[in-house]
Formats: sequence, structure tokens, C-alpha cells
Amino acid sequence: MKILYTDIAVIGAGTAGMTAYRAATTGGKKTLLIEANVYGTTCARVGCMPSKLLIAAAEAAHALHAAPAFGVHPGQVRIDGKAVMARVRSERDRFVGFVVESVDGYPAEDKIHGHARFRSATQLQIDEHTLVEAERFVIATGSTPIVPDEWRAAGPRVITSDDVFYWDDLPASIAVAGTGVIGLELGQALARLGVRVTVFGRGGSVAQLSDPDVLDVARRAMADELDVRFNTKVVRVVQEGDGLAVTSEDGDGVQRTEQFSYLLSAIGRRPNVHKLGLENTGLERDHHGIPLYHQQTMQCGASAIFVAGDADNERPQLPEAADQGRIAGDNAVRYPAVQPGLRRTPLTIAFTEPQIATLGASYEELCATYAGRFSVGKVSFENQGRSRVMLQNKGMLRVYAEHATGRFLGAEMIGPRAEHIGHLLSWACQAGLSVSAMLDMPFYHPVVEEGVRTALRDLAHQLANAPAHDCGCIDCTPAP
Ligand SMILES: Cc1cc2nc3c(=O)[nH]c(=O)nc-3n(C[C@H](O)[C@H](O)[C@H](O)COP(=O)(O)OP(=O)(O)OC[C@H]3O[C@@H](n4cnc5c(N)ncnc54)[C@H](O)[C@@H]3O)c2cc1C
Ligand SMILES: NC(=O)c1ccc[n+]([C@@H]2O[C@H](COP(=O)([O-])OP(=O)(O)OC[C@H]3O[C@@H](n4cnc5c(N)ncnc54)[C@H](O)[C@@H]3O)[C@@H](O)[C@H]2O)c1
Repeated sequence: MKILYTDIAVIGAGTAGMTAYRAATTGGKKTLLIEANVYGTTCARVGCMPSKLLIAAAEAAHALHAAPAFGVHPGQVRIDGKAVMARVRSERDRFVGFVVESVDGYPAEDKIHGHARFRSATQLQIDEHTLVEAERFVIATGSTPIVPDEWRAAGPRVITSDDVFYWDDLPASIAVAGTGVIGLELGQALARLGVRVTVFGRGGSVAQLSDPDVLDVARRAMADELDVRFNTKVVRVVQEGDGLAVTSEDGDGVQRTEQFSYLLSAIGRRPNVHKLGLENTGLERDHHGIPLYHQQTMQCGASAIFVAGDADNERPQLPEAADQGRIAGDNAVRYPAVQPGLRRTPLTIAFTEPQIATLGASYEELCATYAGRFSVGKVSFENQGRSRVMLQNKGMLRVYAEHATGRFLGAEMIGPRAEHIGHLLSWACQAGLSVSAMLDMPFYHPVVEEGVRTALRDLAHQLANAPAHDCGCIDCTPAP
């Protein structure tokens, strides 16, 4: 076996790994980037970009469907599934091309192809061909969609989001298991493109939401348009002809078997920390097998091993993979004199319609750590002026602030323009603004942001006139 010596070895050439590699080489260290699969990143190849391309097509179809309510009649609408998927794939390939071009620019001697596995805290084995001796390591191995074995046994019609973006036509029907971000984004987009879709949620969760009031509105908003069945689990999947028979069971134990072309397993993603030989490193790990690490330095214990991106499962989103990769790469260079890097205010956006955003501390986190010490303000978008003008008057925003100081802590929402409102509020949160300082900011008219002002006014009123928010017994309600 070939033996290579290097300062830093980065495992995984996704967003986190590429950012770590660039930080490490910029820091003047000899660095190897090891990738088991094809280059191009999850985000560009099968994640953020192709999913948003599919959603963009779905929005175009939906705009035509919604037009008659404004007195605009587009006539017969025809969705050409082959053309939809051709654009998704060709634009996706363009984005992937840019990433591959970047990797092509890295010196050939810095890149190794193969599956990396720790043999010790200083040595990796790559497949059966190479041993890498390194002083420092960055684990940036990403995550993999979860598919229960009993579903997988039903054959190739049980798929994950990875498969959708390789279709060359839209299917007739699909069952989606999971009401997380992937299940709802893809389920709604496919339904808008004329596919018969049923989404099964084993509980009542909706994407990343935890606030019970927002969740309640979100469940209704999703069910208004989509066949989404909460508290209904998939209990059996059997191949039948060239499709599947999917049996589900609702909260009353009533079972129902229906036929679909596919079942999309969207029940979460598992960090790729297994089959990595972490047991040979001496690192302390949590019950998922993820090494314990410091959230500001990304360092695993006091070791020379750092972790970044979906692999640590802390905030599995693209901007986080980039931030964490940079911090891990910088600190691998500085090791042992590691430094805290910039971790930003948490922000998540689901590109459903209405969009869903959370930022800062979630309601669930506040109830766990701030119970009785925060206040809540809210607005419904039902009668919000601009939202009604656009016929997008669905949703709710709840905003949170520290009771003693009025400092803004976070928000959860489903509603129009949530991708922009999420940014606006997360910037206020990171800047440490108080609710009164936020209310001093300009608000134009007529804009959806006037709804944000209504929620903040309500929050200011709660801060001044009401006792701090009592979360009640959140343990008494069933888990989503
Ligand atoms: C359908 C979908 C939609 C999404 N939409 C969004 C969105 O809109 N916005 C957003 O912010 N985020 C979104 N995400 C999440 C985002 O894509 C991920 O958080 C991000 O891509 C993770 O980057 P990463 O570098 O951690 O992992 P990856 O890009 O997956 O990179 C990990 C790499 O490590 C390699 N690897 C694994 N194990 C080994 C090993 N042992 N040896 C060598 N190589 C190995 C893998 O082959 C892979 O190339 C979406 C994800 C999905 C699936
Ligand atoms: N817009 C975005 O930023 C975006 C889009 C897509 C994905 N992502 C990232 O990808 C990650 C993974 O997404 P996801 O939707 O797969 O996971 P998720 O964790 O968001 O949701 C999984 C859902 O499946 C349910 N579930 C779990 N086990 C189940 C089972 N056995 N049967 C039925 N339901 C079950 C869970 O209750 C949950 O509602 C997300 O955490 C997110 O960070 C982000």
C-alpha cells in the first residue's frame, strides 16, 4: 500500500470539506482532500439547488392555477414532465459543473479518491490502496438519507431525495414518508406539477417548527393544498406490478392500503460517522457515534481532529457547512492554539408555500432554557394587508424576547416572504437588538413587513403588561 505524509487530511469533498481544504491550504499547510464518491457536493448535485429548481417549476404551475382568483384565465395548462425534469437536470449540471471546476483547480497531488477510515488517531486507510499519515484531520463526511430496511426490501421503487433529481420524467404518483423539510418541499412541488402525492407524517411535525401555535397554523396551511396525513405512519410497503402497495395506519389504528408509483423516504438523514473507524481514534462519542466537539472551534476533545458540516448533525444546512468547514480548516492550521470562529445566529428556511422560517432560539429551546423568562408576540397573516392583496394571506409569526431586558431572542413563522423576514429578524437577533430598537426601524407601506411590526408591537405590549410566558407542560403533549 502507498504511504503518504501530510500536515492536514480533510475527509469529504462536499461544501464543508472544500471550505476546510481552502482554509488549510491558505494557511500554508500541506493538505490532502479525500473523496469516496463523485465531486460536486450534496448541495449542488442532489440537495439545495435541484430541489429549488423543481420548486421553481412548481411555482410557475401554481401561479397559473391561482390566476383565476385574480380574474386572469390562462386557459388549458399542460405540464410537460420531461421538459420540467430536463431543466432541473441541466441547470443542476451547470451548478455541479462550477463546483467540479473548482476541484479541478486543486493540485492533482492534493486529491485522493477512495473511502477513508481511521486506523489510529494519526493514520487513515483509503480503500485498499493508500495509508495517509497526518498531523491533523477534518471530518467533513456529510450525511445519508435514512431508509428503513423493511422499506428498502420492497425494491427500487422505494427512493430518497437523491434519486428524484435523476428522473427524466415526472411519475404518476408518489407516497412521501416524513413531514420534515424534504418531505414537504418535494411533496408540495410534485403535487403542484400534477403528480398524485400523499404525504404521511407519523406525528404532527411540520419542517423545523417547534412553536405549537405556529405548528397548528402550518398543519392547516399544508393540508389545505396537499394530501398530507398527520399522525399516520407507513406500516408496510410491498412491490406490486411496477409500483408499490403502501399500507398506512392512522392514530385510531385504522389501516389503509393504496397504490403509488414510488415511496419517497424523507424521514431524516444520518451523519456519515459510521464505517469511519472512529473507534480507533480514542475520541469520545455521543449515542449517534458523533465525536464530542466544541461548537465554536469544531475541535473534537483536545485532539487534532476537527468535524464540520452535516457530519456533526448540529445544523445540517449549507451555510453552516461552509462556516464550520472554514473554522475547522483554520483551527487545523493553528492547532494546538485553536480559536473560536464566527458562528452565526441560527436561521432555517423551508421553501414550501407558505414558506417556513425559524431563527435565533426556537420556542422549544426557550421553554427548555428560558421558561418563565421570555415573552411572546404574534401576528396572523390572514388579515395582513399586503398578504391579502397577493392572495397569500395564510400563516403566523411568533416572536420571542427576554422578559427582563426586552432583548429579541428569536422567532418561528409560516407565511408569505418568510425567506426575507427570516433574514431580517436573524440580523436583528445577531445584532442583539431590543424589541423597542426594532420598532424604531423603518417600515414601508404596504409590505408584508408591516405584519412583523404588528407582532413586535404585540411583543412590546406583552413585555410591558404581562407576566413572562409560561410554556405549560410541553412534556404533556405528544412528541411531533
Ligand atoms: C434535498 C435536499 C435539499 C436541501 N436544501 C437545502 C437548502 O435549500 N438550503 C440549505 O442551506 N441546505 C439544504 N440542504 C442541506 C445541505 O445540502 C447540506 O447541509 C450540505 O450540503 C452539507 O454539506 P457537507 O459538506 O456537510 O456534506 P456533503 O456535501 O454531503 O459532503 C460530504 C462528502 O463526504 C464524502 N464522504 C463521506 N464519507 C467519506 C469517507 N469515509 N471517505 C471519503 N469521503 C467520504 C461524501 O461522498 C461527500 O461527497 C438540502 C439537503 C437535501 C438533501
Ligand atoms: N430548505 C432547506 O434548508 C432544506 C431543505 C431540505 C433539506 N434540508 C436539510 O436536510 C435535513 C434532512 O431533511 P429531512 O426532511 O429528511 O429530515 P427532517 O429531520 O427535517 O424530517 C424528518 C421527518 O421524518 C419524521 N420521521 C422520522 N422517522 C420516521 C418514520 N419512521 N416514519 C415516518 N416519519 C418519520 C420526523 O418526525 C420528521 O418530521 C434537514 O434537517 C435540513 O437541515 C434543508
